[in-house]
Amino acid sequence: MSSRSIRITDSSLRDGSHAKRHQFSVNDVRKIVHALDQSGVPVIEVAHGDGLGGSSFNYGFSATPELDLIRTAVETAERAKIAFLMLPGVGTKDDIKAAYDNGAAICRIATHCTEADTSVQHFGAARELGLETVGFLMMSHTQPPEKLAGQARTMADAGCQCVYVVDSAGALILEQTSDRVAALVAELGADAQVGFHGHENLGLGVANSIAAVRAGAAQIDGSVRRFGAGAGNTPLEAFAAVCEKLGILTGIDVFAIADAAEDIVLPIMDEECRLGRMELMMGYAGVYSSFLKHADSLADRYGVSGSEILVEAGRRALIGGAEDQLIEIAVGLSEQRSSAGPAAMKG
Ligand SMILES: C[C@H](O)CC(=O)C(=O)O
Ligand SMILES: [Mn+2]
Repeated sequence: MSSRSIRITDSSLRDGSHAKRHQFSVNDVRKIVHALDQSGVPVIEVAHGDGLGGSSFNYGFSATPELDLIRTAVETAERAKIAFLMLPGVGTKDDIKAAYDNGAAICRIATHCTEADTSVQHFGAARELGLETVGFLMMSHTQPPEKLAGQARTMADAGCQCVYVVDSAGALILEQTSDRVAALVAELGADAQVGFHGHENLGLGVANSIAAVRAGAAQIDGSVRRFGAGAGNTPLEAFAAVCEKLGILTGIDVFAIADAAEDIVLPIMDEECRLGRMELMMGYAGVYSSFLKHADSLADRYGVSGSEILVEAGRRALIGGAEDQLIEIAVGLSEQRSSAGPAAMKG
């Protein structure tokens, strides 16, 4: 039996921001951080779902400024490090400095998985401040292992200390995960660690994360109660339990995290992250999980099918940042529906 040790990051207060439509309060952060910290979660990510600077018309406005959320998390955690996410162009180097000034310890920089070069100056700025760095290669299912490895090399050379294979669409299936992680491990060697961030759209978050660990990943993301975009992230409490049974050391107390999931996090969620028709379509068609709530709102506004919006987003291979194109798709579907006559129904 393996006795490897891995580091877990909980993303519920960042990826869960999508599911909560960016409406976290300072009190929500205080309660969740306290419960996770007491459960032994070593890293807690806090930010707008789309990272620093994400509060906007395109992505959705935050109820609370993200720096207030980060500062509250830092003040609440006794042991856990607080991480934040930023997407170059959505946030800037000034945002990194502001998060650092508010006590954050880990800077996670996310790019589409073919655009790692846009992160170079941000990794440099973060390392100069003394922040630990993590890189996110989003929508990793769209590129083969060797292409991803090349992008990971760009991030590592820029100062990134752990590059993540990010299954933004929850579309990767077992060997597709391990092949990608293994390619990054082979490319990076001792230069940087490799991580994996999963989504549940095909119900494979825990299985993919175990495949990633077996392929050499040293850092794994999850969200307590799956609190994340789309069908949610890898459920942290289940993943911690599976790791314990497999002899993979996480430092997390399974009973404490199970209580945190049920008693603290669930009441803060607007609704459970479920694996329904729309979420399944995202994994099946390879659609960015963060599009879910946008497609939901547009389906209501234009009286069209949310699943059809998402399938068309997949056909167009839309990437994060293209949220505005979902509006165009919804308008197009609505026009088709009007010309088809009253029998065409929303699905
Ligand atoms: C900005 C995205 O929500 C980052 C992420 O969690 C993903 O791509 O998955
Ligand atoms: Mn995610």
